[in-house]
Amino acid sequence: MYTLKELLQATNNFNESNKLGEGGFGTVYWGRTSKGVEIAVKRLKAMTAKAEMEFAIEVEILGRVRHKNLLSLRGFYAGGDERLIVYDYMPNHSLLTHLHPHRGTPASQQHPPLDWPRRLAIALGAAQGLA
Ligand SMILES: Nc1ncnc2c1ncn2[C@@H]1O[C@H](COP(=O)(O)OP(=O)(O)OP(=O)(O)O)[C@@H](O)[C@H]1O
Repeated sequence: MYTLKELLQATNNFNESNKLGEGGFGTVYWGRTSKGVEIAVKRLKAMTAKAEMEFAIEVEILGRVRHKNLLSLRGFYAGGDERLIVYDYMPNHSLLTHLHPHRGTPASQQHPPLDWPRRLAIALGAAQGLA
């Protein structure tokens, strides 16, 4: 569990330069806790009923699952209009950037395309995590 103050400090007040990406219902920021742990913090964009539901589902399901092939949830914060989810920081960019290295990917995030045996291993690994 994290306090809002801790997460604001870790992400430098959700600084634009800490932004890792944007998903359907939240913006994800890189941060470092006072203990030196690198984290990714998803901040919900708007407090709609749908976003609140997505938040509850993500916290409930990811909070219960522990598997080496799945992203771990480290904690969350819910207070006022603020909803935050804290994950381990994954340093190697999204899978999408490895599957389609040249499609709309910034030069800083370009990777050599993954070969087919490795794509298959990733798909099987993800399926094992979800099963
Ligand atoms: N734990 C993490 N470590 C590093 N980067 C992350 C992490 N989580 C998310 N990101 C970055 O933030 C982006 C948005 O993540 P998010 O989970 O919000 O969206 P999504 O899963 O792509 O979309 P949706 O929310 O619509 O399912 C990702 O594509 C990735 O680049």
